[in-house]
Amino acid sequence: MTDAHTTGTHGTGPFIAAIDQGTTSSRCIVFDKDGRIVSVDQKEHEQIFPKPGWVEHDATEIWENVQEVVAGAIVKAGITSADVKAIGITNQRETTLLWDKNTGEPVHNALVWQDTRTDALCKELGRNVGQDRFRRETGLPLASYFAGPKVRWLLDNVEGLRERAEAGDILFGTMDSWVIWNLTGGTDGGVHVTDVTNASRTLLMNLHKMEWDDKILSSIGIPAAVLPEIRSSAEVYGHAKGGILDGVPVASALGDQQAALFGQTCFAEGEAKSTYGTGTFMLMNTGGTPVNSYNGLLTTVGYQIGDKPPVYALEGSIAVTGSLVQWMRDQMGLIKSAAEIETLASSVEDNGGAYFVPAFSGLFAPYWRPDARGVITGLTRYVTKAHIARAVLEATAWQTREISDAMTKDSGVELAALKVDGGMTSNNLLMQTLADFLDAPVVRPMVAETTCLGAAYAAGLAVGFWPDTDALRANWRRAAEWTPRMDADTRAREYKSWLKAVERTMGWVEDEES
Ligand SMILES: Nc1ncnc2c1ncn2[C@@H]1O[C@H](COP(=O)(O)OP(=O)(O)O)[C@@H](O)[C@H]1O
Ligand SMILES: O=P(O)(O)OC[C@H](O)CO
Repeated sequence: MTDAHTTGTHGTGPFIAAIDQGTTSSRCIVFDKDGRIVSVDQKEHEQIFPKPGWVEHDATEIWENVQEVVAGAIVKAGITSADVKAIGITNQRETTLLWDKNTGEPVHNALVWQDTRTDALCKELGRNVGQDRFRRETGLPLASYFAGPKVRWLLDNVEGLRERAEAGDILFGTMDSWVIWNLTGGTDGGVHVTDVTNASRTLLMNLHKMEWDDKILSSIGIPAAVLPEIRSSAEVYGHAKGGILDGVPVASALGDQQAALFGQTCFAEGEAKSTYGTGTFMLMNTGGTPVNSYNGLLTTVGYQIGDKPPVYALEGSIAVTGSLVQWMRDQMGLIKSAAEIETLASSVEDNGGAYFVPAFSGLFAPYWRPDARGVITGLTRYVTKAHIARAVLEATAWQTREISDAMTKDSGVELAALKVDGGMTSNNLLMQTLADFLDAPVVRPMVAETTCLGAAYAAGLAVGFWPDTDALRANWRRAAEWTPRMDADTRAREYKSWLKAVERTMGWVEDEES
């Protein structure tokens, strides 16, 4: 299915093209010098669910879609490769692929970040030492979310793969590596690289040295021969070989959430953004030193521009937000479109006493509890579907509040304002609720496609299209702002009830089931 639109041509170029290889779709956006969208093309790919908790993507389909959307965006813009100064890459993070470097064929479907098949392996790796075994080096807890354990699972479960990997015939990559390798020629000299932001999500990179960690590699059981070279987020990795952008420099790579941080121009310490899509990811720039989290957040790389020092971030990842709205639409049939949830929820004054904690695949930040499952609590005969709709929206806002609290505890920085983006930010009630629960202003920029914009900015910096980050800041314009209206007593009372509801989710899955 192609779901694409053009938003009108700006200026005469030159331009930067950004590829966003996301969880549900791949898209390509062409930007002009003011950071405005010139053209967009987008295509969804299949979500493969072989067993409960398993989620896979066909990487060959994804690469075909990427080529199609790049061509689509360039044709819609009415330009040629000569008008494109650089290509930037951003991608769904953690999703793990192994492929044969001689044939270019994936050895298995990609294991998607949401896939929980490595829960037992992670538990085993943490036995006696705890789930924070590699946190000091990597900034991450041992969890099925991250790439390293997924690589191990593939090496253990695909017949003969470990021997081929040890012999140097197999390449590992997250989707950035897969796209860049193919874009730069594949079996005909493709470059095998990843950037520091994507590498920081593998559980395999030492966050302080920006190098693969030999000790962790041997603890998890991954041969170094499969690994890509770790590079900065903004530099020329190679040039496109073949295709509509033949010869154009491939000049940036950032995980999609870090790209959104960059696109929102959160370049100063303490600046934060939250992206509301299928899941929600809040990142705060913490400057040049990694801040350890003692409150369930991830320490991650925000970005690194060329040979400048890396900039770190704290991240709170929420697995289920927009996907809960989809669930209300597709599984429950309570609404016909995602947008309808706002109308339904606005038809009542409050949640009627109901709280919905969507721990559908356990809880991510700040709990990291694979044994949690979803609950709706506080039910009485008074509660209607409109109250549930309200509780659905409140769930996203409360989860953000919990992460914001954890960020303040870990960083010592009080959130001055939250920059938001993503599909759910078109919901005004949700945005107002968010401002109310956070007790801080919530602001949305003119260009809501911050993920692609961030990748374009990084690529543009690498080739001198933009001189520096100050030039990028000048492009950021506010489109909407919501200020808190809730009184402190109500906020405190409601927050307490929410936290009580969260407690009810824990320990639902018994050990043997997980
Ligand atoms: N008006 C709305 N209110 C609430 N949720 C919405 C609304 N519009 C879209 N969504 C949700 O936002 C998500 C899509 O946002 P998007 O940023 O495109 O996500 P992703 O990049 O993760 O695919 C979907 O999960 C959808 O349910
Ligand atoms: O592709 P998205 O927008 O769902 O983002 C996925 C995240 O990168 C997962 O960590």
